[in-house]
Amino acid sequence: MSTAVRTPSVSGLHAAQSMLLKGLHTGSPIVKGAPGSDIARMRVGRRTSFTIKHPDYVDHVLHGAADRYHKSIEYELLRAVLGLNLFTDEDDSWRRHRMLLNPTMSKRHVRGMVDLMIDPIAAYVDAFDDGSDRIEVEMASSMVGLTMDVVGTALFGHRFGEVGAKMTKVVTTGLRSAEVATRLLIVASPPVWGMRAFSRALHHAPYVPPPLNALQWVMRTVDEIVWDLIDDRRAHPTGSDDLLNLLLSTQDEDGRHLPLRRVRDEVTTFMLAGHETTANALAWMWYLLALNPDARDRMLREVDEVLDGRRPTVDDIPNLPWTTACFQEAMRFYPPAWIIPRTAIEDDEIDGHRIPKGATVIVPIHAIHHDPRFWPDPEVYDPSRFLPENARGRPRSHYLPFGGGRRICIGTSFALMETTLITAMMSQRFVYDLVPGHPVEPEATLTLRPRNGVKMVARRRVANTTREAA
Ligand code: HEM
Repeated sequence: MSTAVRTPSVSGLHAAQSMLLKGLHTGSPIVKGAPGSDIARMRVGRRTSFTIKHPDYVDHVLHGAADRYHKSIEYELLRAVLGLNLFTDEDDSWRRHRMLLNPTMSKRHVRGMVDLMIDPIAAYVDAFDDGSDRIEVEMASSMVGLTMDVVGTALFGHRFGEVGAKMTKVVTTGLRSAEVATRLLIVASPPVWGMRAFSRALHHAPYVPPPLNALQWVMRTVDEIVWDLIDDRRAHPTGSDDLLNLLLSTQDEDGRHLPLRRVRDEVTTFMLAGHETTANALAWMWYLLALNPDARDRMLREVDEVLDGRRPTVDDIPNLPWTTACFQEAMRFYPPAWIIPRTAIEDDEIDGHRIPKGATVIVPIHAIHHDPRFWPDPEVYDPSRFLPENARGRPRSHYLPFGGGRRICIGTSFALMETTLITAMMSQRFVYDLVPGHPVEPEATLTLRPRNGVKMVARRRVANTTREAA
C-alpha cells in the first residue's frame, strides 16, 4: 500500500445534530462530505464514515475492491423485514443464490415476460379511463399499484389488485419508520450484534413502542401477503417457469429444496424491491415530463410513430429509445436508491486515504448524478444524454441508479423494459399535467420519494396535434 494521505474531515457533532433534527437528506453533512474534496471522513459515536464523491473511488469500492466490503449495518433493519435474501445476504451464500436467480432475471428471459407485463398495464389503462377528458390522479400511489401488479403477474403469476392499494400505506409507513430508526442508529451507532438483537425483538416482541410499532405492523402485513401467495401456489401448482416455481422447485446437489423460510424471504424482497423503486422513478418521470413539454412531445411523437395506436410487442422496445431515455434521465435526476452504504470488512485504501476495517463508506448517488464535472448542466432534464449514441463510452460509475459491481440490481432489465412499456402505453391515450399549487418535493428515506405524492391531471389526447398543449 502507498503512504496514507490526510483525509478532510467533517464535524461529527454537526453531522449528529443535523441527523437528529433534520434526518438524512441529500444535503446532510454525512452525504455532502467536505466542500472541494472527493472524500471526507467523519466520526459519529463509535462509527467512522467516509463519503466518496468521485466515480473512480466508487469504482474501487463497488468493483475493484468489492471483496473488502459488505452491505452496511443499516441493512440489518432491512434484514428484520425482508429476512435473509439476495439483498441482505453476503459471501458464498449470496453468490449461490445470485447464480440461481440470475438466469430468470437475465435480459433474454425478461424479454419472454413482456406479454405478461403488458396485460396488467393494459388493464390499468382501461380501468383508469373512465371516459372523461380530464382525470385526476396521484401518480406516486397509482404507480405503486401498477408496478406491484406487473411484478406479481410476471414473476409470481399473481395479480395483486387490492393488495397493491394497501401496499402504498404499508411501504410509506415502513420507509418512514425505517428512516427514523436509521437516524437513531447512525447517532447511537450500536455494534452489529446489538442491531441484530434489536431487529429480532422488533419482529417478535408482543409490545413495541411508537414509532417502531409501525415497522412491526409493516413486517406482519407483508408476511401475511407473502405466505398467502406461497401457500396458494403450493396448494395449486402451475407448470410455469416463473420465479416462484423456480424458488419452490430448486434443489441442491443433495436433492434438498430451499427452506420455505428462504423462499418467503426472496419473494418478499422481489415483491418490495421490484415495485417501490420503479414506482418512484415513474412518478418522478411523469413530474419531469410535465415540466419539460418539449421532451414530452418528442416522447409522444415517438410512441405514436412506432406503435400507431396498437399494443406494443417486445420488438418495439428498441424502437422507443427516446421513451426509454426519458425514464433513464429521470433516474439521473431523482435516483430512487439515492445513497449506497457499505462497511469495510478489512482495512482498505482509496487513492492513498486509509479506510479502517469497520468504517462505513457512503456512495452518494444523487450527488454524483448532479456533479457538473460529470454531467454538464446537471439541473437540466435532458433525455438526449441517454440516447445510445450519447451514452456509449460513459464511465460506468457516473450513472448508478441500479448500483454497480456484483451487487448491481438484478432487476435492471426487468425495470427498463417494464417502464418503457408503461410510459408508452399510458401515453397512447393521455398526457399528464401537474395540478397547479401542489407541492412536489423529495423525501429521502431509504428511497428518494415525492413527499406529498405527485398530483396530476390526465388529459385525453387529441388526434393529429403537433403540440400537446393544454
Ligand atoms: C427503477 C427500478 C429499480 C431501481 C432504481 C433499483 C435499484 C437497486 C439498487 C441501487 C440496488 C443495489 C443496492 C446496493 O448495492 O446496496 C438494487 C439491488 C437489488 N434490486 Fe433493484 N432496483 C430497481 C428495480 C428492481 C426490480 C424490478 C427488481 C426485481 C424484480 C429488483 C430487485 C433487486 C434485488 C433482489 C437486489 C439485490 C441484488 C443483490 O444484492 O444481488 N430491483 N436495486
